[in-house]
Amino acid sequence: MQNCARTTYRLLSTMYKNSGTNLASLSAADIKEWLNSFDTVLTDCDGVIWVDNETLPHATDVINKFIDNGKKLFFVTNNSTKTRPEFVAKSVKLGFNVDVDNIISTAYLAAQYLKNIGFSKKVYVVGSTGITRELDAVGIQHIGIGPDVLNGSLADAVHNFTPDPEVGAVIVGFDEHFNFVKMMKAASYLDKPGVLFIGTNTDERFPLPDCVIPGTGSIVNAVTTCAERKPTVVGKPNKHICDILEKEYKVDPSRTLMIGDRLNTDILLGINCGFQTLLVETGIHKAADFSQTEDAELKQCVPDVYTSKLGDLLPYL
Ligand SMILES: C[C@H](OP(=O)(O)O)C(=O)O
Ligand SMILES: [Mg+2]
Repeated sequence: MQNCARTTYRLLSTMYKNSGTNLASLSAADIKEWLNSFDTVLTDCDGVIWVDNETLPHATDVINKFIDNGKKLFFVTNNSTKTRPEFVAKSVKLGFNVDVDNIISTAYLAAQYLKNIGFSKKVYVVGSTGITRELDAVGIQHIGIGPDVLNGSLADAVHNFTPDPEVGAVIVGFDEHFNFVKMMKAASYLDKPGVLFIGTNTDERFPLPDCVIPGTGSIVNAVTTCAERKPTVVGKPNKHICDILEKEYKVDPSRTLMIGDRLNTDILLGINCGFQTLLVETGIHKAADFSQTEDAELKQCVPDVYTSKLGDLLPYL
């Protein structure tokens, strides 16, 4: 029986690989069999299970059903503004039955990255308390959090800036106080070759419908330009997350589903890691963004399956 199931799985995974199949075109039996071929489900957050503080239709039912059905479930978010416990508090308040081991967030990944290499100096942080609290949790000192406004002229700011010699790394994440002074300080620290440069993620914008909220990628790329150095990006689509999942959580990539709303982070992470992928159209991208695009990058990010929202899976769980 076991061999038969594995053969079926191999057929299913071959059938759908990078096929861009519409879930609605599959039979109920095929969908159930496809979903049963996964032991682990990774889901993005913004644009898949929620937008800002509003859950998307039936997202809590689907996620809690996955958990009840015994799937290993992870929220894999590029958002660096919260610690894992803060993500748990938000998730539980919204009705998701998760705890801290279900959360993989970029502030946590950045702090773990430095902890795992035995980093013992200070970090200059362009970012929020999500990052600084995760650094506190692993005993790494930091400076730079909060507003850093230009009082007087830029020449004054340059003249008054005395770099802290203890700084051995710069982490750049989402920072609502980002400005020219912070960009100058980050680039100045990074001008020393030994100083590490870590970016949390490179999302171009947040999936909010009413206006363009620049994403962390806008900030990371601004520092990258003036620092004339490329960062180590710990978030999606970089494979760093897969290493953590395989090493710490023994996840089998061949039996893992990655669900996302953004082709060039979520779906590309799935492709980079050998996961099956499902695009939901409640955030940044839609089917037309991979099927009718001229963008060479997006053409490489074809999901195995796509559907309008995560809640479409509920009848099959
Ligand atoms: C949009 C992104 O969050 P995610 O979609 O990865 O949860 C981010 O907060 O930069
Ligand atoms: Mg998203």
